Amino acid sequence: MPVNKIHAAIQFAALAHGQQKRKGTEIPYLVHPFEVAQLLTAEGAPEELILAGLLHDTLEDAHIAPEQIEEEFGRAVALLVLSASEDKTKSWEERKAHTVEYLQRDAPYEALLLACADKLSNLRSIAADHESEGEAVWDRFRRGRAQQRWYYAGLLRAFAPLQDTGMYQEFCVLFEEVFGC
Ligand SMILES: Nc1nc2c(ncn2[C@@H]2O[C@H](COP(=O)(O)OP(=O)(O)O)[C@@H](OP(=O)(O)OP(=O)(O)O)[C@H]2O)c(=O)[nH]1
Repeated sequence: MPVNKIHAAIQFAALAHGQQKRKGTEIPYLVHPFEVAQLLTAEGAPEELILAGLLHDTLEDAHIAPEQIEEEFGRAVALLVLSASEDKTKSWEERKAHTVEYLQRDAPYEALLLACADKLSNLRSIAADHESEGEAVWDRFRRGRAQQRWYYAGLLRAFAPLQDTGMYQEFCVLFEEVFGC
């Protein structure tokens, strides 16, 4: 795998996310796409998927145009990043329902792997913050525990084709830890 492409994607994501922080924390945003790329690397993912992992939030959260990604990293990477991007003009319920439906019905296997790495990274931080802060963890999000449980349960169902992966197994454990009754 050519290291220079990975370096280019790291640089692109670092510039795009700039000074952004993870919700309600002082953690640099870049930590999240790095973790997603690391999870995908551990699953033996191909280069285009690792590049997409590094770049996956640059359209949605950093106002980069898909054409820019296509020009620098190719069409396959741009399509994967688009698959991981929500339409922020829609309501939270519409966006999350659309994401779950897309993953359940239409997502190609690579897009499913990318989404699983992305949501697992988010669920890891929720689990860690839930452990230290308890129910106050939900205050940083647009919706509380009940709606987040509905969303993550939908994701869990959609990720069923990945049941042999380490990512899916960790997702199940953390779902139970955070949302189990
Ligand atoms: N768990 C967690 N999430 C954070 C953190 N910082 C930013 N996020 C983002 O917050 C989103 C969940 O927050 P909400 O308030 O429920 O929803 P919204 O930002 O999409 O409107 C996640 O989106 P998502 O749709 O679930 O995934 P994504 O594809 O946008 O990454 C994730 O991108 C953090 O420290 N922990």
